[in-house]
Amino acid sequence: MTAAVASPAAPPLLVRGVGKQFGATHALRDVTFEVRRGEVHALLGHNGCGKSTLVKIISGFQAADSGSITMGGLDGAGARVGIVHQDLGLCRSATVVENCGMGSFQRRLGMINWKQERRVVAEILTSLGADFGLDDIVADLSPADKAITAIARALKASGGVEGLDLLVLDEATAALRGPDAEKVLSAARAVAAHGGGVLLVTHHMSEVLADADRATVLASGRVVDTVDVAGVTEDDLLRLIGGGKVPPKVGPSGRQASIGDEVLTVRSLTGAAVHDLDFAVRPGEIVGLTGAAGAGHDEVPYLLCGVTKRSVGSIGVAGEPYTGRSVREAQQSGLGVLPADRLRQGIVPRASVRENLSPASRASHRTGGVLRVQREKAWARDICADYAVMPPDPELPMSALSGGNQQKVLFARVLEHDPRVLVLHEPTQGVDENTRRALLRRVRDLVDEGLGVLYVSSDAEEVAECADRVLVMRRGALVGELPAGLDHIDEIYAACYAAGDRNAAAPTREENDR
Ligand SMILES: Nc1ncnc2c1ncn2[C@@H]1O[C@H](COP(=O)(O)OP(=O)(O)OP(=O)(O)O)[C@@H](O)[C@H]1O
Repeated sequence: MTAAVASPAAPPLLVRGVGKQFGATHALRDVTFEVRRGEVHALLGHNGCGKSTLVKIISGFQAADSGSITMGGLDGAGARVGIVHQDLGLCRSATVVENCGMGSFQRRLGMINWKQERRVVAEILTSLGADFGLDDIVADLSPADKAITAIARALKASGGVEGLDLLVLDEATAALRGPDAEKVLSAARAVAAHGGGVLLVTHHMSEVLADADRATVLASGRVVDTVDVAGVTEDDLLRLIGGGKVPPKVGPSGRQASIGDEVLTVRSLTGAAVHDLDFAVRPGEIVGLTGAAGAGHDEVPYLLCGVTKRSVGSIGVAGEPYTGRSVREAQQSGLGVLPADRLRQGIVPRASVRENLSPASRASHRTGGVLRVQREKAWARDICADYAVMPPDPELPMSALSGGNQQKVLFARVLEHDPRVLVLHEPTQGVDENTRRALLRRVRDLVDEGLGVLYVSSDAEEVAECADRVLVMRRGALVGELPAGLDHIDEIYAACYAAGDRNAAAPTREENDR
């Protein structure tokens, strides 16, 4: 029997009448659209509109209840499809060529034919415009180069540059902005230029406007429209996604925070990746903390809430000493933390949305030590409605919510417990643009009432957009404080990436000691 072969005349992806239901939730209803050869096609929509469900059906991880999907004219078996998810799935300690070969090594007499492997991977990397080497260790690559390695692996698995019918980038650029995202998307364009199709799942409208040819917008599981990107603006897309409503952007307040009464005071803070950090947050301001990958800013939230032990330094919360030894102490002191790693540190997937919302609030739902479940249920229903959590049923397990809706629950949990100071760590990951603006509006309103916020993110643009002042880290140290606002983004990038300091990574302990 000969294996089925994709037809160059058939579209890389044809989705016809696809439906999928989970219990009472219609994740997809009669979804129909196609990705053409040579195009980058964006798949857009609000959180919970069904994008991930569709990607899972394309990848064969889930089955559709109705309808059909063909790729290059084939219904799954034999289709040449590469899917790059947000977590990339790379082996960090292996080299680029080793990663690209995993699952598709060419063998001769039972041995991996490294000469052939190197030739094929080098050709693929050249076609993608990559400027890193076959023998580079993946852990040492920039985030953009890691994503390009994952694309190269998908091409390699389907037989080379010309081999892939469909490349799906499933929020693979979620953690990238600016030049990093551009680099990955230009690699994706190269795949389209070789005759494949690219399905780009993203919440970043700038990427769609710069790199997509057409876009299909889903809302509540249905296709709202498929549009030519050349004929639309960002607001047009956001209106389609949000059903007509586009919340305004939230920018820096432009006013001076009250001086003196610091809500967070950090002195000589030193951990594994940072050293001698001194900074303060005052009531009524959002302080941004950013840096390039590996600069050390990522460790700061963990040091502040006690997940990572600090070796030196002191922390004060609202003028009181704070040991930072445990998450419980952070909560009791009024230090609210929204963690970056939603799955490992943020949520309990099997617990209900209500239980995920409640840990710190249970005291207020007790009378004489007894939990008043009905009171807590009513409270959780109100919160779900207020934060537009979909589906708005607090008794569902957290795992039944889409990623962006889980993030709304985390926001609600931390904002609804009256923190005195808030540490937000990559807080808008995975949320759609309209929701992002609505959540940042809430934060800004609380800041206007006197909350102090430390906003930690590798996304320098987002930090510049919503903070009042920006602290930049490089190689484990604070290297500057800059004014906020997108007008200052070039200065902020320049501080993040000093000349000749490619990844601005934190120094080793030996370098620290020198
Ligand atoms: N395994 C599941 N069990 C129950 N409901 C589910 C399951 N998977 C998805 N859903 C529901 O299906 C709908 C679509 O979810 P999906 O994850 O596809 O959305 P999405 O568009 O990818 O959202 P996001 O942008 O937040 O990632 C949501 O209402 C979600 O709650």
